[in-house]
Amino acid sequence: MKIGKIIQSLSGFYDVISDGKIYRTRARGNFRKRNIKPLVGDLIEFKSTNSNDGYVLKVLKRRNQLLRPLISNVDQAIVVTSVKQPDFSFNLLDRQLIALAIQHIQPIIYFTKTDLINDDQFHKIKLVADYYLSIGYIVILSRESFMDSNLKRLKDNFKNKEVTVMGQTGAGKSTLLNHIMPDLNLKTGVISKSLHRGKHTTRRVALLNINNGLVADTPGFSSYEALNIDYRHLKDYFPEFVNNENKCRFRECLHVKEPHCAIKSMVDNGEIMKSRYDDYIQLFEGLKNQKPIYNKKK
Ligand SMILES: Nc1nc2c(ncn2[C@@H]2O[C@H](COP(=O)(O)OP(=O)(O)OP(=O)(O)O)[C@@H](O)[C@H]2O)c(=O)[nH]1
Ligand SMILES: [Zn+2]
Repeated sequence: MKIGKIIQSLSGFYDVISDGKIYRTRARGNFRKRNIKPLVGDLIEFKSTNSNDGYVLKVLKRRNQLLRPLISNVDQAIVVTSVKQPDFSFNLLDRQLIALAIQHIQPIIYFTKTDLINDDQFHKIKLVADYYLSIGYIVILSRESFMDSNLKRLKDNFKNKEVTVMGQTGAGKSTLLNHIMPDLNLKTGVISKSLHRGKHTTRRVALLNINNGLVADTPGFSSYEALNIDYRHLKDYFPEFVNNENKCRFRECLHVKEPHCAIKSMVDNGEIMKSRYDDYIQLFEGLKNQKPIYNKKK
């Protein structure tokens, strides 16, 4: 019996790395019946049948799991955020940050396509970046998307970690990884100018060995709906709310309709970015009205 990590899943096969060697494994019948689908990122127990093949015996307990991208046991996520083509979206960024916080995954916000905007537009994005920085996120923004020092900063950080890139279709995830490690030669897409839509060039999640870390290139998305928490806890995933909620009159203030809410005052006086609060309210209402998701009995 060996222990390894799934780095890729391909039509029923799971490629597993164990002691620097790659095995192609599959899940056997009695394993599948247990209704656990192995994911990229999973640590598994497997039995090797010969030097290259084997079958999955058990998926070890996951530290965390994302739905988008579908991956487990992630230490850090690079949230690839384009400022144009596709346009920057506060809402999409906030949704990803919350999904990561729920799973205890550290985000790095990496802005791309800054070469496609003018100085005025860059200045506006800079203010946005500075805000996220001020509330505690790691943010990488430069006038030139793939500055060597930024690439080095990411690369140095990969060591002994499992890192995933994530972000909108066409945001530049594969392009970023190609810049970090040109040998990868990952396929990148051409954005259709009329639709401003990417072509989904990356179709599946795969972990790549970069600088002694495992880094996942992942398929992009155009919307992000992967929250499944109690609406009363949503506020805990906004660091600037958490840092100021002791100033609210009510200890259990949800910062929605309560009087003397410090968060609402801070939005009014510009200390908290309005888009953050708007996203909070939108997500809050969505979660509150969502029917609880029960696991269907078979
Ligand atoms: N001008 C410019 N183009 C970029 C930049 N980053 C990526 N691109 C282009 O944007 C297109 C999409 O890039 P990809 O790297 O394929 O995007 P992706 O996020 O991997 O896309 P999916 O795999 O579909 O999710 C390609 O044509 C890239 O060359 C950038 O910083 N500036
Ligand atoms: Zn409040």
